[in-house]
Amino acid sequence: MTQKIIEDLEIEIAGLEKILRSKKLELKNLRESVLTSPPKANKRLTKEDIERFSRQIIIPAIGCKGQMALTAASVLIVGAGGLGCPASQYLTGAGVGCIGLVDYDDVECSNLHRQLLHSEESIGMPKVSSASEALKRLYSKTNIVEYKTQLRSSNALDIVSKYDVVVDATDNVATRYLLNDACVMLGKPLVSGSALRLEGQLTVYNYNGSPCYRCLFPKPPPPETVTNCGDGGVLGVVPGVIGVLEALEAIKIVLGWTGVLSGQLLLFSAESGTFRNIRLRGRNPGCDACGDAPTITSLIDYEQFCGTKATDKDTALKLLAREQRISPETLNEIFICKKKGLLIDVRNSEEFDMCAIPHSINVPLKNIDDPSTVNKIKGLLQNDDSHQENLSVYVVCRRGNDSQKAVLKLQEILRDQNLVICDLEGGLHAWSKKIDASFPVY
Ligand SMILES: Nc1ncnc2c1ncn2[C@@H]1O[C@H](COP(=O)(O)OP(=O)(O)OP(=O)(O)O)[C@@H](O)[C@H]1O
Ligand SMILES: [Zn+2]
Repeated sequence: MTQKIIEDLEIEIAGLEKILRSKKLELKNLRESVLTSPPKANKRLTKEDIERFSRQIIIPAIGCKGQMALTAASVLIVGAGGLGCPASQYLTGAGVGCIGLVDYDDVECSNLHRQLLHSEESIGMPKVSSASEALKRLYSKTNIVEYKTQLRSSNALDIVSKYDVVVDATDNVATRYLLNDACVMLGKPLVSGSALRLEGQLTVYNYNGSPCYRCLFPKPPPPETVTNCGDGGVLGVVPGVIGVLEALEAIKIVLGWTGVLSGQLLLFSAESGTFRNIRLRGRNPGCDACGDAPTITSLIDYEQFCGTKATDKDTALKLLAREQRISPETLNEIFICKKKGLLIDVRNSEEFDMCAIPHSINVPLKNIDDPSTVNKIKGLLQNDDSHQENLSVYVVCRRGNDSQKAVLKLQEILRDQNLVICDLEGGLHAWSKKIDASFPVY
């Protein structure tokens, strides 16, 4: 009898647990759909809204109608870095109802000079979480949707389709084409900015009949001609300026203002403190994406199309054979301990001035085949007695990619010299990891 009651109870509990699981799933799905759906437009501004946004509501071009449009608007920001931080900060400040943030990356120390939503405490955190926390501190009612993912062909249409305006705050060409094509297919305006060193650019694609990115650049640039902030550097203020202006263009689109920067390119020079506006070519009727007979009707493989990755994560080149590469340990033993060989650092001079292996010499990759450089290397090899027995040239760079390119060039230039020319595998990053922990990794 008791056994029967136990069995019945077990069956009943199993049934209840099943219901509980399905209710939990239902709740989770509902929560996610609330999170990823932009809020419905408010019919009226609340007392709190009026007090908070009064300084912009009283501008005739905005008014209550404009503020309600901002509250009802949703803007997707792809990239929570140098451009995405200021853009999202000002859009949140302006009261944009829903902001989607897409970024696959975590906060690094070298981001902090320009990505000011992140702070020392957020190092190692996903950028989207760190940015979202900062934005919610600014405006707790704001709806921030975090996508800790890489925007790629498989998810772009789904994510982009949920938003009214898209802001490109990324740093690579493959994502630019991806965003362009997704926005063209979905009829979304694309605010696009870029910043490098002391210069920035800004325009709006695919808005009211204006050209799209492909109309202007049907073919991607050769990968070797593209420089990112990690390699070329950037003054923090420059993406700050451009990111804020991206927010401005998104706001103007939401408010339906004329004067949106479409069909024009804004060029900002931090050095001369100037802004220039140049008119762009009109929409190209033959454009593969937005033309009269588009050939791109679904998203393609953009990394393949551009010949580059859609992330700036290190890709390790393999240009040299195993025996043409040495480890940090071997370099340390031969060059530092035995003081043999010549160590050439092929980074640019600013990087070399920041940090370098003692007694290495600096020959930037771009100058490696200058006649003066060749003579300098030959001179050093001849003058230094310690090199006579063991004529070895070691090449180092930041991550071990440029050093391989340099070895190939040096082998060609110095082929009459009977030298062994190798590079340090993994570059100065590996040196810091294996030999000298005090060596800065940047
Ligand atoms: N396809 C993509 N999907 C999601 N996020 C992307 C994509 N492409 C680029 N990003 C993000 O865009 C941001 C661009 O920021 P930024 O140009 O300031 O460079 P960074 O990668 O943060 O820094 P650095 O180049 O100095 O290492 C980065 O956070 C990067 O992770
Ligand atoms: Zn086009």
